[in-house]
Amino acid sequence: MSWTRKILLILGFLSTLAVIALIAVAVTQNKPLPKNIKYGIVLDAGSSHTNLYVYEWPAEKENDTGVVQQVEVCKVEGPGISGYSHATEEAGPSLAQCLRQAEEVIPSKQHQETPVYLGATAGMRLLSLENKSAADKVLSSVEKTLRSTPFNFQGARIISGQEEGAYGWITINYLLGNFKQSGWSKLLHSLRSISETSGALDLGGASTQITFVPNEFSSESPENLLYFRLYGKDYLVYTHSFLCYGKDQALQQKLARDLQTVENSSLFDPCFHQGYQRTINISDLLKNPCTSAKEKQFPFSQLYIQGEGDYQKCRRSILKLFNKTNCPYSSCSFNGIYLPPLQGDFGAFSAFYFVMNFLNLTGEQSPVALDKVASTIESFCARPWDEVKTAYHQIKEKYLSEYCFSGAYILSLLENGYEFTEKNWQRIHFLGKIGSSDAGWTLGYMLNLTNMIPAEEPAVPPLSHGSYVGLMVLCSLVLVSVLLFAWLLFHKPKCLQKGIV
Ligand SMILES: O=P(O)(O)OP(=O)(O)OP(=O)(O)OC[C@H]1O[C@@H](n2cnc3c(O)ncnc32)[C@H](O)[C@@H]1O
Ligand SMILES: [Ca+2]
Repeated sequence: MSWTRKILLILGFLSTLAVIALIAVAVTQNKPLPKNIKYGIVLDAGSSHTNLYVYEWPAEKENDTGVVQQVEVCKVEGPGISGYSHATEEAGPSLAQCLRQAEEVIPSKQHQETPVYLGATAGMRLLSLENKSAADKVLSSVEKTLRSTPFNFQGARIISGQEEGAYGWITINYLLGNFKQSGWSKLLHSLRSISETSGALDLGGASTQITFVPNEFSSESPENLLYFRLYGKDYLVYTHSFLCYGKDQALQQKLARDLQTVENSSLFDPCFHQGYQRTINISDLLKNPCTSAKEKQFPFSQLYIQGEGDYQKCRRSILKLFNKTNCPYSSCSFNGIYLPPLQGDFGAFSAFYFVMNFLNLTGEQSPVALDKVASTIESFCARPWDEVKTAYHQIKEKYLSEYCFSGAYILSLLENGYEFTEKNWQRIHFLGKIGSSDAGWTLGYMLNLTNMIPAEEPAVPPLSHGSYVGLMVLCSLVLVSVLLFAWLLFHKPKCLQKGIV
């Protein structure tokens, strides 16, 4: 064997050893660290009910986008906390069962470090306008209960309509991954210029929010503008919350208006199905701040409502809730509230989703045109109550009886209130969940309060663990092939020599 051959053989052997060592190092030394899971709890004390959410995320990825996930939701039995105004000390204990459920989901050694927040929305805003001391007592009661849990209590407060809108917008854009793209997806997104955010439409029982990034900046109504710097990008966001325009309060407003026109205690209501009847207490109807401006003196104490099932008439009566006459800005939604031109896609959640989902109008399979949406709601409203009740006997009567009104109200709010048209209707996406997390303000609230969304883009390793191992294996394979080729070239095995000759 010549010296060159011997040297080549030794070199080949050493290179093979190096390749094996490289792969071994790539696989063993660069393993991702074992997962350290953190948890957080947020209670959404809405006007109609309270929901408890448990979120989890890997501790070492805290500042990435889209890593926090909802792992549990618990619906608190009974009314929302604002419904305890006459028994304020019972508000806190009503949450106990869901808090126990959270104790089971979260490993006990992590209870102490798990933050728990409670945010109350429009129901408590209204109660605090109507009876401030009752609202304070309700909040003290829930605070007492939350402090008695093993979790780390971080506060129970009424959040503003602006916060509700903004945190809903943060939640959906965080979950959709619109804030921060890394690596390949960043390149793809910039090529397709789709780094835009999605607007957020939330419809609760007592208030509704619209939030989006307008096309151009206008300082007409500064109270509707919020500034955020997230992951190194600036966002100027428009938001408005309409108190009393959640779907329950909108119905109360409509009934209080209709009451002004009745001659006796009977009211024919086009927004309920034919054959449906409901009796309401007039003093209850008129005592809340959304209806209290109305005339209060009536010679009867109860109102007997009878459904008519007439969609067109229902739309006309809902239209009266939106005052479009007076706008002190370049453009308005209603009631003299500034609204810049609508821009981009919108995620519509909570009751927007519940109602459209019931009516099979979320367009998950194929987008539903606006006129088709209207005709579907029209035919649903026209169905007699007996038939509807039999067809959907598994659905709570309170919800079922109001899908006709709610469908008509949603279209009025979007079409007449915000002026969505046939053209941009398709840009509204009705969504209940994104991945495993519910769309709503709670996740954005927790991300903000735990400082999980940094203002500047955090430094990230250029390659993920998977790509790193992949590249190492690829390089090693190339090296092996080159060596094999070189060996074949120099060694010239007999079989090849024959073939060549
Ligand atoms: O935001 P606020 O105004 O405080 O109210 P909320 O938080 O309690 O409001 P939700 O989004 O939970 O619910 C909105 C409305 O939808 C109703 N709702 C909830 N689940 C529903 C379902 O499955 N079908 C129909 N309606 C539903 C609920 O009673 C409310 O009237
Ligand atoms: Ca809500």
